[in-house]
Amino acid sequence: MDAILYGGGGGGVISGSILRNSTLKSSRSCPKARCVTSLSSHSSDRLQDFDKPRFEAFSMSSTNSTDKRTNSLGGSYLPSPLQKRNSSGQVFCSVGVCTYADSVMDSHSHAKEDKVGVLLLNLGGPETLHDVQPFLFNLFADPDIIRLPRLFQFLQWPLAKLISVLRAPKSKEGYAAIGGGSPLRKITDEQAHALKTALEAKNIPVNVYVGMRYWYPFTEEAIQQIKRDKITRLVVLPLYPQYSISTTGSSIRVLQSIFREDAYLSRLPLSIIQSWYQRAGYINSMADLIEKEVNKFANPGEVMIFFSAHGVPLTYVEDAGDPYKDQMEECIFLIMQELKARGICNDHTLAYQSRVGPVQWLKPYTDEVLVELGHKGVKSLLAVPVSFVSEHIETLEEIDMEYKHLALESGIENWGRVPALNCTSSFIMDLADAVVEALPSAVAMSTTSSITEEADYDIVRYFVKMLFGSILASVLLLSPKMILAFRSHLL
Ligand SMILES: C=CC1=C(C)c2cc3[nH]c(cc4nc(cc5[nH]c(cc1n2)c(C)c5CCC(=O)O)C(CCC(=O)O)=C4C)c(C)c3C=C
Ligand SMILES: [Fe+2]
Repeated sequence: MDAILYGGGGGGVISGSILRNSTLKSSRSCPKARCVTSLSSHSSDRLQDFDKPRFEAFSMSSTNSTDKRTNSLGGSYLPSPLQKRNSSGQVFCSVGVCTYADSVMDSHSHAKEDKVGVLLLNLGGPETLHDVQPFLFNLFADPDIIRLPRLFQFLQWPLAKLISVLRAPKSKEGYAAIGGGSPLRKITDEQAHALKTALEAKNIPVNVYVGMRYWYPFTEEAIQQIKRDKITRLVVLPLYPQYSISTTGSSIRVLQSIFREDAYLSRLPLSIIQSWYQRAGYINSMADLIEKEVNKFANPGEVMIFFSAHGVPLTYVEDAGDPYKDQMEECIFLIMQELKARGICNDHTLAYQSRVGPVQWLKPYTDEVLVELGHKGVKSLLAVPVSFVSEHIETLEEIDMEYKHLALESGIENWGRVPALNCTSSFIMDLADAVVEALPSAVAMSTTSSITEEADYDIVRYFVKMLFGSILASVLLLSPKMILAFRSHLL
């Protein structure tokens, strides 16, 4: 049973099938920059608090035989020297603006009155302790978070229910320790407001929307508002600097599923900024924050700069071709290069935090490295959260409380932590520049297959899933052995 969770363990019983169903297929490079696009699966997911089943049926493929690559959404890209290959030979590249092939797109570039929208995508977080379990349900019901082989996908919701119920007490403790809820919505709203102001200062009037993946305001709600506002051009900006299947990939999958089922949205010109960790503005903003915090130590030169990134299960990177680890390492390299250029030549290291469940995650693990460094005699350490641009439970509770305590216990004497970028003005200015750069390449995604046929097929699948899911949920929830097995890994 353990192996089913989070994409399967070393045995790979589950992960092979998972990968066949939902694999990072290819990436596209666009004139301005580079990007990763994306994966998708024949799966459905459900938002417990957005009481509407959603149906998704994408298949994206790539043809590597010519210079111009395509996917089934009609996306195209030209190979770039900056692309990389993973161990399975899949191509991906670092960053950029994703667009779709001219052949199946309607360009609205001649529209008389452009009404520009920017959609910020983020994870979302529970606002009260009461929200924690349903929030966790939505997270674990995401097939990009718990990746089941097609045969077992009917288990997604019962498993999500079970895991969310078992995980909730531990999560609630964490949220209680940071004031009873996640600050993500508030900070993301502030970032949206600051971005709007920055774009208006550049003479680009925009509406900025916030769409969360697992909590309010859900991406679906934001998109409905975009429709009501009759936006004519949209830039999609996930607030994750580095691309992961589990974050940007998941959010874009939802977006695509909504867009392709809607006549207006499928004709709306859009640009998706898939990752932006190597933008000079972002790198400089991170370097500014680090430089400021390093200089607060009594002996700045001896501070170990400790980058701590949110982890992902190892199978995402090794089997599914998630570029997250590569992008993270490149990002850290660029930040350190910038710091060196400023004469800050401190030692640094990267580790991964926040693992959940019994499978292997990206290593080294933050907690283990902290203990090792303490034992090796490191006395001053500056923690730098690097996978997220707002304060959240992992910075405020895990780093500031748990890891700090562990570090001090292990012999580290001087502890510091770099704040998240939040609304740092140089960072917001850079996001505004990214939006401006993305605008000209906005083109519409149009559907190529019959929506009605797919919807009929999906409704049948939905009811079959519900039936089997309910039977299995009852069996699982009534099995004390199963509950014990989960408990030991989640608590
Ligand atoms: C780049 C950022 C993130 C990646 C990659 C990511 C992957 C990932 N996360 C989980 C499980 C959980 N994540 C939780 C909270 C959470 N995750 C991120 C970011 C990334 N997750 C953020 C910013 C937050 C916090 C939101 C907030 O409320 O402040 C949680 C809930 C908290 C907890 O119980 O620890 C879980 C669970 C998985 C399984 C995963 C990759 C597969
Ligand atoms: Fe997470």
